[in-house]
Amino acid sequence: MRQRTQNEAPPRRSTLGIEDYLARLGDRVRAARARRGMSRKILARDSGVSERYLAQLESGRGNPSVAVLHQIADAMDMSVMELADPHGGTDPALAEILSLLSPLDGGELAEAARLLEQRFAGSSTRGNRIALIGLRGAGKTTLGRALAEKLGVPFIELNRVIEQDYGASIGELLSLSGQPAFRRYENRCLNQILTDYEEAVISTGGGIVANPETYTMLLRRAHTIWLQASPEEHMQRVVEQGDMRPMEQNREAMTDLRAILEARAPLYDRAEANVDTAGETLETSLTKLTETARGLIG
Ligand SMILES: Nc1ncnc2c1ncn2[C@@H]1O[C@H](COP(=O)(O)OP(=O)(O)O)[C@@H](O)[C@H]1O
Ligand SMILES: O=C(O)C1=C[C@@H](OP(=O)(O)O)[C@@H](O)[C@H](O)C1
Ligand SMILES: [Mg+2]
Repeated sequence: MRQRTQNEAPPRRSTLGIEDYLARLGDRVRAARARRGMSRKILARDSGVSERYLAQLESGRGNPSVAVLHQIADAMDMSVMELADPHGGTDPALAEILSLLSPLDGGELAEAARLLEQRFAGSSTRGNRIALIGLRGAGKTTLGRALAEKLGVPFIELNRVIEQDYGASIGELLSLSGQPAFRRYENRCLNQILTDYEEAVISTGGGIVANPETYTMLLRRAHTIWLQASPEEHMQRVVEQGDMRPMEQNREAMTDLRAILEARAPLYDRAEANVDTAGETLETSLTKLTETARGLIG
């Protein structure tokens, strides 16, 4: 985080030079891509912008036209404004809030979100719903199913509900209709599950945190638990399952996995509780998870 002296007011408007602006634009594109678990290749395919140009842009050496920026934003289901100007927005109060928040780091932003939620989101209705979040291989499916059995409640796998609703696999949904469509299905199906089940264990997809609207709905209407593991364990477990598409069609293995985990960690960290499964057997993790879940639903 950039250091600010105590009396220095946060900048109201961007006074960045063009080089700094383009460097930050590149950072925002890379971070938005990582949050979604999209490789550069996939973003190139979905946006129609070449991989080479994306690499240039992400390293601060591109000066994209508005049309190119629009293509990139669209492929990630974002507005151009969100991508191009983090202080954007027509309401001055909103711009002020965004400028206050923009120098904060991930942990501080999560704290700010919690404070705003407490003040403005009204009472939450989490019922006896436990939702598991975390990267692929965290154990959301395996531990989730076992936890549901222990608690005697239904086990719901969000991605299976989406597949039923769409009528084809998640892979087909992504390749035929694209990531924005997947995120819309995810939002709708999750809303339905949260409405239909008063008690359940819900296993979500690793990328649920990529869509703020969906993720906020989950945080408010279910008790969320972040299942953690080390990057190496995430990778090893996914590979051992025979799934050779770690992180949503992203084949660039460990480097990408670390970047995705780093980009998502502050978001996963907004969960009500976390259970670290690193270096543990499935049985130990299940015991820890069951205790944590019982503590949350009281
Ligand atoms: N301590 C542990 N916690 C969770 N999973 C573990 C653990 N040790 C080994 N595993 C294995 O890791 C895999 C986790 O995969 P899965 O449940 O499909 O994760 P996710 O649904 O989060 O992608 C399973 O094969 C599970 O048996
Ligand atoms: O990490 C991700 O971006 C994703 C993980 C998958 O879920 P699992 O974590 O259940 O495999 C699935 O939602 C989709 O392919 C996106
Ligand atoms: Mg799973």
